[in-house]
Amino acid sequence: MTDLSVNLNAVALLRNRRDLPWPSVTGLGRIALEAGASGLTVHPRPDERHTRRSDLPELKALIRSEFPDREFNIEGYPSGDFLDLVEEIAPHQVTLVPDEPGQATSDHGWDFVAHADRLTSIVTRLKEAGARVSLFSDPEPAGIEAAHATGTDRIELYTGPYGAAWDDAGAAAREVEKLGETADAAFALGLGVNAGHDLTVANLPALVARIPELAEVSIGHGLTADALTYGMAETVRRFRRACGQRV
Ligand SMILES: CC(=O)[C@@H](O)[C@H](O)COP(=O)(O)O
Ligand SMILES: NCC(=O)COP(=O)(O)O
Repeated sequence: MTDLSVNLNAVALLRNRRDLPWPSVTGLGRIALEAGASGLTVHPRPDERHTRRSDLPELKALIRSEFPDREFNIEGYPSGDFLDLVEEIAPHQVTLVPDEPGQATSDHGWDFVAHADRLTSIVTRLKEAGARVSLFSDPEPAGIEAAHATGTDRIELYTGPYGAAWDDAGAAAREVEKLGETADAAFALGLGVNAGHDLTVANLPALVARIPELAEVSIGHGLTADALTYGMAETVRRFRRACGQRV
């Protein structure tokens, strides 16, 4: 079964339009967990335009006190500040993403060969601190052996090109096959596989059908957009069904 982790970045972006505490990032996280999300994801960026550093202890406390069987996943570029932050918060999973500080959103995975030494030492540090580590990965099977060599537990497949191809059935089928072949290469080496970026209720079923052992999807933009129409709780249930969960 594929778990659904709800990314709260888009909720935080809406909140940050005003100097007001709503929509509440923690409050909507609670609704998502009550509706059966397996966890919460945040991607704090250096400019704090989405989730802020100050959101993280609250979200950690929410999960620890009210939903101890769910997971907190923190994503981001492994700067010194980011690594200090995740060591302080101690989430269940840390997903390392090769974003430049000013980047609008994530748009590629790691070059595992070029960053082999640095990633290996960071993965070691985070695993020693008790986190599961996942590395953001392009849908490219050739890179997976180098990803595995870093000692990472999982990869997260970058599904942006698949999301972008969705309106063209042939292109979407090609993209899902590339994702599937990359996942197969990861499974063959014993890695777990997550996925995320531009996933929707429409495009999830074909992804999960091609990769039935997909451990987790983290979804923010499309899920938050749907929550404006259906409400957060009903939206989480819709996405869980699209993941193949019985709801
Ligand atoms: C790694 C990844 O794909 C997500 O964390 C994504 O970066 C979230 O996007 P936003 O921060 O733009 O909502
Ligand atoms: N890791 C991907 C993620 O958390 C959410 O990406 P998106 O659904 O906001 O594109």
